[in-house]
Amino acid sequence: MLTVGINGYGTIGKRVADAVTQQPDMELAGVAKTRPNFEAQTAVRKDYPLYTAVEERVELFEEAGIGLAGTVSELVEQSDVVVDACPSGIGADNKSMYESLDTPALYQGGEDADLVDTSFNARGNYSAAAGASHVRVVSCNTTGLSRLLTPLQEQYGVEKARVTLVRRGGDPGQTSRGPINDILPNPITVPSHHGPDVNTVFPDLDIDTLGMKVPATLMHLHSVNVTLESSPTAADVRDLLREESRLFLVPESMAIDGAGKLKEFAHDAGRPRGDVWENCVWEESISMEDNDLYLFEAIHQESDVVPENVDAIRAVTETADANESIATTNETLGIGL
Ligand SMILES: NC(=O)C1=CN([C@@H]2O[C@H](COP(=O)(O)OP(=O)(O)OC[C@H]3O[C@@H](n4cnc5c(N)ncnc54)[C@H](OP(=O)(O)O)[C@@H]3O)[C@@H](O)[C@H]2O)C=CC1
Ligand SMILES: O=C(OP(=O)(O)O)[C@H](O)COP(=O)(O)O
Repeated sequence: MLTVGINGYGTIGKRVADAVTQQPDMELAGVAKTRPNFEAQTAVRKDYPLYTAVEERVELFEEAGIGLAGTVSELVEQSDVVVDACPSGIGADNKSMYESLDTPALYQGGEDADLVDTSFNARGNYSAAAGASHVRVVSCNTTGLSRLLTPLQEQYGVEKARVTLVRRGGDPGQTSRGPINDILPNPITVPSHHGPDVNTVFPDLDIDTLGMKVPATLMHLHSVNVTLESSPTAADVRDLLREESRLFLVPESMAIDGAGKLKEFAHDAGRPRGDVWENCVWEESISMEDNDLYLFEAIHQESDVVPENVDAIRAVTETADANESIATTNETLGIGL
C-alpha cells in the first residue's frame, strides 16, 4: 500500500486527493493547507487528515475550530510519495523539504521543467519516471496534446504538428482572473510555451503552438493540424483515436456543440464536480486533406491531469507498468464516457 501526501489542496490537489482514496493500492496520508478556508473544512468533512503548510498558522486553524494532524513536514515524512499541487513556483520552493525528508515528489505543470528529473504523461513516457525523485506532471494542455499525439506518432508518424490553443481565462473559482471582455493573444510571442512543453515528453516531435485567452472558465479548446508521415483516411484516424481510453470522441448524435454542453453532460453522467478527465475530440471535426489531419478537441483544465498524477505515483514507485496503472486508474475513477 502506497501512502500519499498532498501538499496544496486547491483545484488540482483536492481532485488528486479524492482520486488517491479510490485506488486499491494507495492510502491518503493527508492534505496540507495554508489557511482554514472552505476547502480545509471540506477536507475535514471527508475525514482527510489536515496538516498546516505554514507552522506559524496553527492558531488560525484552532480559532476556526479545525483540528490539525500536524505540520506539512510531518505529512511528507510519513508519505511514500508527495504530490505537490501548490501554485506555480511554490513547488520549486518546496523541493528542498522533499529532498531533506527523502520523499519522492510529483510537481504540476506550472513548475519549470528543469526543476525535475523528468516531465510525465502516462500514455507518452510512463517509464521515464521509474525510480525518479522529482517528476513533473505536465500541464492540462500539454497532457491533452500528449495523449492525442502519442497514438498518431505510433501509428502514422508525425511530420509536424501545429496547434492553436484557445485557453480559458481562469477556473470557475478564480474570481480575480480574466479577461472578462476581450480576446487575447496569450502569450503574444510564438511559439507559446505549450510546444516546448510537449517536447519535454517527446524531445524529437516537431510542433508549433499559438495560445490565446478568452472570457471562459469551462474548458480549453484546441484547433489541431497534424501533418502525418502517411495518408490514412479520416475514418482510419477516428478508429485509432476511439481505441484510446483517455480520448472521448464526441459523436454527432449527441448534439454537443461546445464546452458548455460537455460540462452539462459530465454533470448529468454523475461525474464528481462535473469533471471531464478525457480529451473531448469532436468526431465530425476529424478530417484529412492529403497528409494533413485536422480536428477540434476540448480539455477540462481542472481534471485531465488527475489520472496522470495517480499513474505518476505508480510510475515513480515502480509498482505497476503503464498499462496496468492506466487500467486501474481508469476503472477506479470511471474514465470512459
Ligand atoms: N487549474 C488548472 O487549470 C491547472 C493547474 N495546473 C497546475 O497545478 C498547480 C496548482 O494549480 P491549481 O490547483 O490550479 O492552483 P490553486 O490555486 O487552485 O490551488 C493551489 C492551492 O495551494 C495552496 N497553497 C498556496 N501556497 C501554499 C503553500 N506554500 N503550501 C501549501 N499549499 C499552498 C492554496 O490553498 P490555501 O492557501 O488555501 O491552502 C491554493 O488553493 C500549478 O502548477 C498549475 O499550473 C495544471 C493543470 C491545470
Ligand atoms: O497549465 C495550464 O494551462 P497552460 O497549459 O495553458 O499553461 C492550466 O490550465 C493552468 O493555467 P493557468 O496558468 O492559466 O492557471
